[in-house]
Amino acid sequence: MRYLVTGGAGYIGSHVTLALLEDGHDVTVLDNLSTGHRAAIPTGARFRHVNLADSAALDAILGETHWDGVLHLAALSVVGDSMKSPFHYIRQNMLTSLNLIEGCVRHQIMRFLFSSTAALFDDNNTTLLSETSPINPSSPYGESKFLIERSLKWADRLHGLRYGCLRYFNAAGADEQGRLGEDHRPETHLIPLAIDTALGRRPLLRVAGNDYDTLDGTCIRDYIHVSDIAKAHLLVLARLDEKSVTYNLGTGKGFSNLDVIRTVERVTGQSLPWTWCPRRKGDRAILITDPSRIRKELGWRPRHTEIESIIETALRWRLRHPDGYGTPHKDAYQRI
Ligand SMILES: NC(=O)c1ccc[n+]([C@@H]2O[C@H](COP(=O)([O-])OP(=O)(O)OC[C@H]3O[C@@H](n4cnc5c(N)ncnc54)[C@H](O)[C@@H]3O)[C@@H](O)[C@H]2O)c1
Ligand SMILES: O=c1ccn([C@@H]2O[C@H](COP(=O)(O)OP(=O)(O)O[C@H]3O[C@H](CO)[C@H](O)[C@H](O)[C@H]3O)[C@@H](O)[C@H]2O)c(=O)[nH]1
Repeated sequence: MRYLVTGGAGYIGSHVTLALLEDGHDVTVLDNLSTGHRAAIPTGARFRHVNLADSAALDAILGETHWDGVLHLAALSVVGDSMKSPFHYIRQNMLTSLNLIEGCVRHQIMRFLFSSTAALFDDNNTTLLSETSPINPSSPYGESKFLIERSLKWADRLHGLRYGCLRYFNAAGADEQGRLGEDHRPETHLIPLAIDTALGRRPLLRVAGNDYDTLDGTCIRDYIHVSDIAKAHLLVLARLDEKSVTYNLGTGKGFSNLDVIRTVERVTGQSLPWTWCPRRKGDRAILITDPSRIRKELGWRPRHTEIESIIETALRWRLRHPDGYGTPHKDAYQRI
């Protein structure tokens, strides 16, 4: 099959691109390299440097040949940033996604896989989150993803576009063979920051909030290995001919921020200097999925079910690529 992957130069998109190539597909990456890296695009994929906000340029690509489907990962995706620039986030994520959805309908590209998020669920949930749990985003980022999910529903109902919404929980880890990894600049995610701190590349990790209603007072997240996320894309693509689907993607296990710190210390064999800082706006206290729908319907099972093995893959990549995909970036410091 011939697929377009938006955001294929990014962290998750590059792993998805690799999984598609390994499954024998023809892949073209669309990316503006705003947060992604040219070097992250796996060998064998084609690359088009394009901003999805440029509807004319995007339309020309969508119309230039037959595409079997689109996997849409490009987005602004930092929860905390979206609390600072809410309208920019909503506008940008909606505009780019609507350009793409409309273009797909216009050019009859009827398979559409969308990277959604756990960040759209309601905060008052005490149970594991299922696909039918109440939605009430706590950040403009989560809101933008929910609005895109709704737009896809209309594209299906009115135009027959088949979509898959994959609500990733917290993506983590790196390709097991060390070909790809996580390199956000600046990095905002807990696991890579904790690893770099343990390796002595950062002076201190700041843990945001100690007064959440959790056992140790810190936020709890469900970390899912990035290659397990990528594999799920292949299964969902095969399902889209039957109907549109929405799945949560996580392991079903939650780890607090302090659990993550302790695990990074164990895996690296180094103690990790850390301190408290205030809560980060827009953070949910607990995000853990009930992964049973995708298990039952598609037989998807994560290979990495333990946080140790997820962190080990991230550490291996970091040790092999201390500067990620290039030279150190001047803004490569902790932001919160
Ligand atoms: N990382 C996570 O834990 C997580 C969790 C849930 C959902 N998601 C979603 O998964 C997707 C990928 O996340 P990621 O962590 O790999 O982010 P990332 O920043 O590493 O990748 C995003 C990619 O999209 C590209 N991009 C951004 N805006 C673009 C535009 N206007 N035109 C063309 N390309 C553009 C960037 O250059 C980058 O390569 C996002 O949609 C994000 O919301 C991520
Ligand atoms: O230096 C840091 C960085 C993070 N954290 C904390 O670590 C937890 C996880 O934060 P991340 O930034 O690693 O991940 P998020 O849960 O904020 O967000 C990620 O997962 C979400 C889904 O759960 C979204 O989709 C989003 O795009 C993706 O970045 C949060 O409590 C955060 O406050 C710290 O304490 N200190």
